[in-house]
Amino acid sequence: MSKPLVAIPADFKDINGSNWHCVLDQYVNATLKVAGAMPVLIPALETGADIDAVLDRVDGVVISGSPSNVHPSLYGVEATESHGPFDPARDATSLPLIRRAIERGVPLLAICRGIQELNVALGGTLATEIQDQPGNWDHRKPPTEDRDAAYAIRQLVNIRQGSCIARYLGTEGSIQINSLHRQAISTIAPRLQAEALAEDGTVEAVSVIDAKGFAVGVQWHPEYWAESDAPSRALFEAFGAAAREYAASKAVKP
Ligand SMILES: N[C@@H](CCC(=O)NCCCC(=O)O)C(=O)O
Repeated sequence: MSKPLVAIPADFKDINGSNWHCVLDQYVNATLKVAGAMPVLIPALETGADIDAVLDRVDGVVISGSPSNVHPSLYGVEATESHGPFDPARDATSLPLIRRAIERGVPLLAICRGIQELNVALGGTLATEIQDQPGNWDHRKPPTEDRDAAYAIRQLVNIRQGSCIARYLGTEGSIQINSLHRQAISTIAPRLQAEALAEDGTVEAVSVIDAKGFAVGVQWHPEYWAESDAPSRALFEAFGAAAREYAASKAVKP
């Protein structure tokens, strides 16, 4: 049986004066080797994206992390220096993709920038430079050029008992995660429920209320250690199983 197809929307980046559509390899690798799905990179289009043409053909969606931030005008806030850098083409593709995937019941795993896009797509807001807020931990990417050190597992989060995330991770209570973000959920969207919190109250995981299937977001990076870290592996394996189940259900539809 062929692998399920999983859409991963790209970032739009200027690299040495040329425009690229990019996805970090760690998302491709985790999707292929742990979820057991075939990644399909989706270009970041400010206009012209045919979302249903994508969702007609894929069996899941992974919304990846990125150093760029959701433009604050998308959640009613005026942009300042602290909200950047921006990627409007990515926003214009991923937010409609998220909303439509949820409507159609296509399995959705949103990671880091992805959980922030999920929240904004469904009507929530974000806080920026959260480390500057009194009592908050510093969730930012550690200042190192070593990628393994930057993505080191170093923060405790508490998983809500009976949550979707607890089921997918195969654990309740607390787990250790990595952390590489300056923004986080401020007002949670009406259709989302918080499923994991950091010790400082930062929302670290959500699920879509009354979702037709697998529809969760995490603020940490399970993709990076998906082959070696048990909760990371479990999450990607659960997503892969959901994608295969979705693919099989499409095969039997008249
Ligand atoms: N930009 C947002 C989301 C952070 C995020 O997705 N981090 C991934 C870092 C990718 C990398 O540099 O390897 C925020 O800062 O909150």
